[in-house]
Amino acid sequence: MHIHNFSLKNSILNTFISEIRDVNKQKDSMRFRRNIERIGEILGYELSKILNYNPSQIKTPLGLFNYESLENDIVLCSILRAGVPLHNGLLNYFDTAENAFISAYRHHKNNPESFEIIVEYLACPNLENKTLILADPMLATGQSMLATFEALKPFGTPKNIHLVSVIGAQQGVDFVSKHFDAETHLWIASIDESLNKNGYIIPGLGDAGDLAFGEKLQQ
Ligand SMILES: O=P(O)(O)OC[C@H]1O[C@H](OP(=O)(O)OP(=O)(O)O)[C@H](O)[C@@H]1O
Ligand SMILES: O=c1cc[nH]c(=O)[nH]1
Ligand SMILES: [Mg+2]
Repeated sequence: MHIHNFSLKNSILNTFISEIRDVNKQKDSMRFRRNIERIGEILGYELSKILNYNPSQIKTPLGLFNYESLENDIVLCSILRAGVPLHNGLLNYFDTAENAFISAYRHHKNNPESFEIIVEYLACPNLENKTLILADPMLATGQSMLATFEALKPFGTPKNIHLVSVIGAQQGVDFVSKHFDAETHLWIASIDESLNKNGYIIPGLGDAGDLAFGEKLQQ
């Protein structure tokens, strides 16, 4: 897997990451969502540098201009709920992308230390020969990313796969590296040391879905 970890270089991206981690600043849910969206915009811009482009020509009022235009083959897929603001950020730049949504959530039965991934909702276009961008802000164990990819298989075989995440645990990064094709790219804003016994990233930021959209009752 090609891993692009942007926290290794100083940039404004790290300011947005620090704000979503900050126990006080993250309480402003509008700012939290907007920061995740801004991170999606930046990661989208970075990954756009290695996408496919074709020679094109446009007419200006005064002449012709030759340029390379982005191939129109992108499918953005995000994992509900926390993936929504990241999806919006990517979609802000990939204007004509097709879109897929999947609900893959960690269901804790009676024990907070164990969970299974439940996939209940899936809406997806044809993926055959497309560029698939799979987005989820938190890459903890990596199981949601893999469960999503498995659920998407009946929709066709993408020609390229890009995983986009905001904060990952090293364990989750190792897990997706092992289970996805070696040519897959991972675009990630920060990689943290560990997971706690409940599968939360340490130091991480807490529960991204709750911070973006409010606490949910456990079913
Ligand atoms: O790498 P994993 O161990 O699979 O964990 C990461 C998943 O956990 C979070 O979703 P959550 O189940 O909290 O759902 P939510 O978005 O509705 O809060 C997060 O958005 C990822 O989808
Ligand atoms: O740390 C974590 C792990 C999974 N999901 C989150 O929202 N946060
Ligand atoms: Mg959550």
